[in-house]
Order: sequence, then C-alpha cells, then structure tokens
Amino acid sequence: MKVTVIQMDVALGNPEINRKRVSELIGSAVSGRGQVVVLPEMWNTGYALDKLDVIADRSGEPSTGLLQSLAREHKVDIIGGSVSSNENSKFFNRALVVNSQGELVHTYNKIHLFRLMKEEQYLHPGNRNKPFDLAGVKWGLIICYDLRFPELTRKLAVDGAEILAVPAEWPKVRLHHWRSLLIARAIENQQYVVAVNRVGSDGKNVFGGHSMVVDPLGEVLYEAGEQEEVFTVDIDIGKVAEVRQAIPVFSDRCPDCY
Ligand SMILES: O=C(O)CCC(=O)C(=O)O
Repeated sequence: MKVTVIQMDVALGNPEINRKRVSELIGSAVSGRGQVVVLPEMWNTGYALDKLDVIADRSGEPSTGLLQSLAREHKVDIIGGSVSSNENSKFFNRALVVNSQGELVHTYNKIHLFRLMKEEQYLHPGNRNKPFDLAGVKWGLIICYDLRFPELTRKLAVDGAEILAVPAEWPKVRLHHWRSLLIARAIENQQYVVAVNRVGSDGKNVFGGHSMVVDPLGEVLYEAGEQEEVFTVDIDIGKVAEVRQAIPVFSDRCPDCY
C-alpha cells in the first residue's frame, strides 16, 4: 500500500485559501496513483479559534463534500486530517476519512484538548475512538496532543489497528517530543505510524513539520524537513503480523496486573 503525506502550511482563519491549496496538492501530487492520502490537523482554519462561529465547517461541510469529490475524482482514499466543525454551536476538532468511492467512512472528535493553544476554551472534546477499515487495512487515528496519551493508542491497537494516522499542528519547539513519541507508539504497539504535521507559523506558534512514517520496529522510513512537502511511502502491512509474532507483546501483556 502506498501512503502519501501532505505536509502543508495552513492560512490562519482562511478556509477558502486552505481548501484551494488542499485541492491543488491532492490533485497534482497523487492523481491516479491509487494511494491513501493523509492531511494535517485543522487544515481548514488553523487555530483561529475566536472566529470559529464564522469560519468553521457546519456539520463537517464544506470540507466533507470537498474531500469526497477529490477522492472520487482522483480515485484515492483520504484521511482528511482534521477540520474545525460547528455542530449546533458546539465546536469540535474533527477528523474526516473518505474512501475512494467518496463515502465518509470515519469521523473522530479530538478527545484530549490542548490547553497551551486554548482548545479547551473553544472546543468540545470527543468521547470515543475506534479503528476503521480503509484500503483493506485497519487504521487507528489520533489527533496531535492525543499522542501524549499512550493508553488511547494502545486501545486502538488492541482493537485491531495496524497503522496509526496522526494529523497534527505540533510546534517546532517540542519537535523532540514529537519524534520520540511517534517512534515509541510504533514500537510499543508494533504498528506503522503515519504522522502529518503542518509547517509555517500562525503568528503565535511556529510549526515543526517533520512528518514521518515509522515502521512497526520503530525505524523511520521517511522523515520530511520543515518546509511544505508531499511524499509517498510504500507500506508492507505484512510486517505488522511478523513483528507481533517475533516479539509477542500482545499475548504477553497483563492488563489485570497493573
Ligand atoms: O503536545 C504538544 O506538545 C502539542 C500538541 C498540539 O499542538 C495540539 O494538540 O494541537
């Protein structure tokens, strides 16, 4: 399976520019190559949280419709990172996943809201997260700060996830945590990790890029720099079962003992 990561800048508070950019990037980078494409966190608005009542999606639109038509047009599955979405005046940081037939196959509202960027003052947290099927593979998806809560990723792996997608707007100042935690989640759960960070700045934070794909042994298969970049990595999903058989962490764990 080929996974294409779109590491992009996000125009603060300007969903029109961001939708245009996402359309261009998906169109030019992946047209006709039959891949899973992954976008970063909050790519429609960035962290313009005080303007969400005007600029956020309403019930996932127009972002869902846009991703559905791009998926159909380019015949790609899209893990559409996350968008700010207004549900009856409650705002969520919501992940959207559409398959190549244009069907919305998964949504997830970010559970752990990040106080350092005031998310908890503007957004409502999600309260559930389950794996989903895409391109014949079982995926888990967490958003940015969720990465610091290993019990969430472990539960997704126990429930069957073989690959973890991590859309993010992770500040450059904590890149060391980003890299270390992504590699740790891959090693401890013996799964691929596909992590997509944005680049650029929103005036308050500089975002670090370094999107990466990590294999189930914790080897970094590709790591981007700190500029916009689109890259594709070949994933051998059979390696998940191989590693889980070689080091049987999932049979040896003892949740009742701790
Ligand atoms: O945990 C971190 O250091 C970054 C988290 C973050 O930026 C977010 O969740 O948006």
